[in-house]
Amino acid sequence: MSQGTSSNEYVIGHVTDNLSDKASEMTVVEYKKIGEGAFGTVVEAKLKFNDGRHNNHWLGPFAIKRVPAQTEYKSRELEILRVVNHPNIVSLRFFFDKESSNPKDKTLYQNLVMECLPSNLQNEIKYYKLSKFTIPYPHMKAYSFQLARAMLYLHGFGIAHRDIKPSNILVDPSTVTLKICDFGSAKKLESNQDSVSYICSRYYRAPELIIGCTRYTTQIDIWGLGCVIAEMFLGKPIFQGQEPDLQLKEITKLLGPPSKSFFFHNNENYRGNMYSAKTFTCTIEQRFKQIFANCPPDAIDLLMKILVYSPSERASPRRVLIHPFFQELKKNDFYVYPRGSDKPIRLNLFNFSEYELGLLGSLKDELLPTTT
Ligand SMILES: Nc1ncnc2c1ncn2[C@@H]1O[C@H](COP(=O)(O)OP(=O)(O)OP(=O)(O)O)[C@@H](O)[C@H]1O
Repeated sequence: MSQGTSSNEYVIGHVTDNLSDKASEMTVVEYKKIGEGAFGTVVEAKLKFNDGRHNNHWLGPFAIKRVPAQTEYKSRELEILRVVNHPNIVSLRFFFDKESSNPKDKTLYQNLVMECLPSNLQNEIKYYKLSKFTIPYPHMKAYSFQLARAMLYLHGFGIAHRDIKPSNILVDPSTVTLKICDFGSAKKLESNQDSVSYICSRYYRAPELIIGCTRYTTQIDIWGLGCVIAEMFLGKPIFQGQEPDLQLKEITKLLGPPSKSFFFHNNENYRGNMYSAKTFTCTIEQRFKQIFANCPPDAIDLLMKILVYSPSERASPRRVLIHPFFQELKKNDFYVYPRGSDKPIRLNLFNFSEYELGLLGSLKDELLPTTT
């Protein structure tokens, strides 16, 4: 690695280590842009302590997410990433503030230095679609399970991610590992406080958000989970509303019209289109079977339990985790072949912490593989 000065190499006096909370001087080298979002840029980088620690070795690769430090609304991303610690949530290693390298730009930027994963679920779905396949079923199961596990953990703290979508789900196809990223919209929800309904990307918005509910629950993320699982099977987003007002219409094509009580409980002041006419004649179960033709019955059953209008009737993370769709993952001889490899690997999906076991409560015995 070059030691000379270049536009992408710089020294920062105060880089805070997320674990120890101690600040040190470090050199940062940014060498690849990996993402550009509505608010920030994500680059791949290496860091090194300037006090000789780690024998002057570069640490990384990391992903640095840079967002303006003072935006109009307070980003809770740093706050939340500092407290979470879970195998299926991207981990924060360091953070620092820095002015832009452009002398004309006086904005202060917050830099979040995170572990770096090689891909995301959007890329994976696209990759298989290009070869006219879907992600292999065992991988889908492993990814869906890890996503639900991250939700069990987050929702246990009352934190809703509020922007679940394939591009915010990082994956490492060589280990079939999944980690949620982008906590820029995340919030700890309080039952007696309103929250804005204009969050979450259109295709993945829960029906209660679409109709303007402001007392929603963490169950909005579960809707996103259902959309993501459906997308892995279909190779494209399941509900593609061409405009915000048409998103609910897309959902009715699978679920039929929402009930009056759904509107009453989630926003009694809703005055938009209620799409009350049913556009298909068969039952909802038959409709799922038509849309998810060729999908295994247990996957269809899981999707029918998740893609439900009423947030309280939608499956909770622990109910998702114990669903028979994931039964195969518990088998002693369960293994997967990572993409492009002929060597099977075993996955460590059941290393639940005491905290997670507490959240699972009485369902933990149903979930944990029995040792034989
Ligand atoms: N830790 C990481 N490792 C690898 N890639 C990452 C990481 N964090 C983010 N990315 C990539 O960068 C992209 C943008 O990151 P992120 O979603 O956090 O930024 P954003 O500004 O909120 O974007 P958006 O507005 O699209 O949601 C992600 O879709 C992902 O592909």
